[in-house]
Amino acid sequence: MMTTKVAFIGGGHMATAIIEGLLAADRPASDILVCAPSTATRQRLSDRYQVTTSARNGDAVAFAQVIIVAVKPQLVAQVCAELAAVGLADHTVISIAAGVQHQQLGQWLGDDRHVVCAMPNLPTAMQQGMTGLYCSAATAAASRQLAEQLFGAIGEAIWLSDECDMAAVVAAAGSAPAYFFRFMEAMTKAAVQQGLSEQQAARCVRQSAIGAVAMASEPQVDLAQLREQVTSPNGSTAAALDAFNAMDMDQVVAMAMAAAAARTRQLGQGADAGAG
Ligand SMILES: NC(=O)C1=CN([C@@H]2O[C@H](COP(=O)(O)OP(=O)(O)OC[C@H]3O[C@@H](n4cnc5c(N)ncnc54)[C@H](OP(=O)(O)O)[C@@H]3O)[C@@H](O)[C@H]2O)C=CC1
Ligand SMILES: O=C(O)[C@@H]1CCC=N1
Repeated sequence: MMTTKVAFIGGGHMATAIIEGLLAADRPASDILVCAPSTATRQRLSDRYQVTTSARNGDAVAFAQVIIVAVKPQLVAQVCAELAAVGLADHTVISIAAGVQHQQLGQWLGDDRHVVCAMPNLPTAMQQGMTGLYCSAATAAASRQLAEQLFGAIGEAIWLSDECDMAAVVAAAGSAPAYFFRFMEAMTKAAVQQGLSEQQAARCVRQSAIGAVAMASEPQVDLAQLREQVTSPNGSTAAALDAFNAMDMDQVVAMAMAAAAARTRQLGQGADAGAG
């Protein structure tokens, strides 16, 4: 595990998840600074994790070698300008903002040689994250290595050779935990409608999800084969799957993921225009 200090610009959901993951990976809290405007956020993070906090984004430059930009996409330009004004040396700047492109970051920071785009997801909090990484041919090897080590310590990380694929990573990883949570919410609601108590329904759904994910986590897993093991011909599971298929589930999921990717591209354009 690297020993480089890390500063976060923004202390919201995703910054908090990465911080939890890093602490679980034995990174000392004294290596972490969080810059956020609201007193409440800074207080919450320093109370809960004993990290250092600041109201001034520029403090990240003196504190850390790696700066993670974790604000909403439309704020990234402004934050980069603040960092550039303080004077970056060879700091590695990693943006996790959906849709914000490497070249835009280079323009706003005045240099793209130490810039990496990352798209992590919330389970980084439990060291079970999935992160897509992208940088340009000009990016320094040390910055690539720092990004890979950082996100590799809190889950899996893959490099993309084409930045256009980042929108697909948002759809398949960044946003993905929410789809599973939404599916579990719908199942819990349906189980209650069928007569289980809230608690019984929640337990059935949660433990079934945990069990299914454990089986799906085996190497070289064949998802269709696992599904078939549950599905007796003409049985209850077949009846449920027929109901999904009648709604053209593949099409529903494809449409949802296409919407996520399209929105990601839009967010990038909004960031470019400095629009909210
Ligand atoms: N949530 C997720 O699962 C994922 C999010 N992302 C990306 O991460 C980024 C942040 O998302 P998320 O954490 O969900 O958003 P949140 O709204 O939870 O957090 C945003 C944070 O930005 C801070 N902030 C606002 N203005 C400034 C500023 N001028 N300078 C410094 N900090 C500021 C806020 O501070 P305060 O609390 O003080 O108001 C807040 O802590 C987005 O770009 C998103 O695309 C990427 C992958 C997954
Ligand atoms: O919803 C969003 O825009 C962010 C990006 C990926 C997950 N959350």
